[in-house]
Amino acid sequence: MNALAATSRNFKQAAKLLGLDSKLEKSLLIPFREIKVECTIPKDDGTLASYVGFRVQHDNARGPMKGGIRYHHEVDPDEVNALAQLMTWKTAVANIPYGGAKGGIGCSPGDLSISELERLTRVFTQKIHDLIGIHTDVPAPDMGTNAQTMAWMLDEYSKFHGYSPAVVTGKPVDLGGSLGRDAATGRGVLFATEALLAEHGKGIAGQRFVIQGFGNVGSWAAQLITEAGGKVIAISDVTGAIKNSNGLDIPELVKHSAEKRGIKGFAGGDAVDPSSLLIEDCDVLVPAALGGVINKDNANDIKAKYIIEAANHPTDPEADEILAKKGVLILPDILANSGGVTVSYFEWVQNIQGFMWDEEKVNRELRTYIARAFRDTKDMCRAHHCDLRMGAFTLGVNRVARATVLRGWEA
Ligand SMILES: NC(=O)C1=CN([C@@H]2O[C@H](COP(=O)(O)OP(=O)(O)OC[C@H]3O[C@@H](n4cnc5c(N)ncnc54)[C@H](O)[C@@H]3O)[C@@H](O)[C@H]2O)C=CC1
Ligand SMILES: O=C(O)CCC(=O)C(=O)O
Repeated sequence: MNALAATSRNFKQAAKLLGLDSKLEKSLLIPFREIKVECTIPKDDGTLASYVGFRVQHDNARGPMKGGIRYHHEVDPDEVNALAQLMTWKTAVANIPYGGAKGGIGCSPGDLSISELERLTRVFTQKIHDLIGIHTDVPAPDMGTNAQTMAWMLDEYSKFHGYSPAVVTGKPVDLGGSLGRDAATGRGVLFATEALLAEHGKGIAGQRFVIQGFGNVGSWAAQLITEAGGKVIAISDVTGAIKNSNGLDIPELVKHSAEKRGIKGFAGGDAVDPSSLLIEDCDVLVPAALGGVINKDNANDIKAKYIIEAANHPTDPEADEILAKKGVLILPDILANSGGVTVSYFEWVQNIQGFMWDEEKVNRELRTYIARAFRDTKDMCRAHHCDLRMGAFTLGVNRVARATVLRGWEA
């Protein structure tokens, strides 16, 4: 199922549970603004290459719109739209004063040189600089982008508007980035997993984890889970998949992946078929790469008891239904991966205040925010007799609906 159809279906189900007025429901679903821009750059060999960039600003009822910028060959308007909508509900679940947005450029970042990536990022920023800003829309990294991408965006934006570090988050620490932001999404995944397992009388220690994706989110999640005593037994990335039933040596895998630009060829495990990774026998499955990977074709074969959605929209609604019947518990993306945007909020606050926090404070506050979001979600599950996804959706949608009604529509 297309990402937008799936996300909108979840939203509509939540709106129904909340008994939202149908006109309000419609207004919450329609994006505030959709931007599509042409980005042409000279390549290193002098030839021209054209790309299409998107920024969808979904909702700003609770504050400036917030969300990452993705560089991936499959970026398309519907997907960006869905991801922007998810950001609106995610920032509300985290209870941080933001709305939702997402951006992306349809490109293969691995095929571009550093200078080509810099030119592409600068052209994209030139095209959207009037529509983003500290109090309007604050981008951050997502798949295929990183702190360096944010540094180029900040620099390009500042040419038009003066030096403005708070216009992007996930920046390098040298430019006002927050300590702890790089690891934040993975750390949030750890805290959220701990909260879920604790409800079932379990801890991270001794659980067997399988992780799809070994980029920013997957690699940090793997490191922190290992430090907490969990056993990561299989991992995949775009280059392949590896397995070691005794537990993979994650610090060694991090080194290997940095040197070889992927996990392929790692000597500390056996190569396995990447297409069977999600159905490996394990306790906890952590999709941390692409959307739509858990679907009606593989849901029946999944053996994990818990799925922690570190990626955005990894599970199709049809798979949700199949997994619910099997008794698999799913911690939804808008809660499980909210650690990234939560520490982005801390970064923005630090930039605006001109006062930097130490890493221990960032991590402590993050734990508090994730624990609160989990408790609030569980309260909604009890109130509406629903699963964790609908608990999180009703929580987020209700907060945005309340803000919208309070602000009113008078011209
Ligand atoms: N970076 C962040 O702070 C946040 C990211 N997310 C989500 O987490 C997911 C991962 O994002 P990042 O780690 O930032 O991206 P990244 O670009 O750092 O890493 C992506 C990883 O996915 C792997 N991958 C790509 N295609 C794959 C495939 N077909 N099979 C297996 N692995 C594949 C890549 O090899 C890489 O290891 C995305 O869904 C993103 O939207 C969610 C919240 C915040
Ligand atoms: O850190 C942020 O502002 C956004 C991160 C993001 O894109 C996400 O949570 O999906």
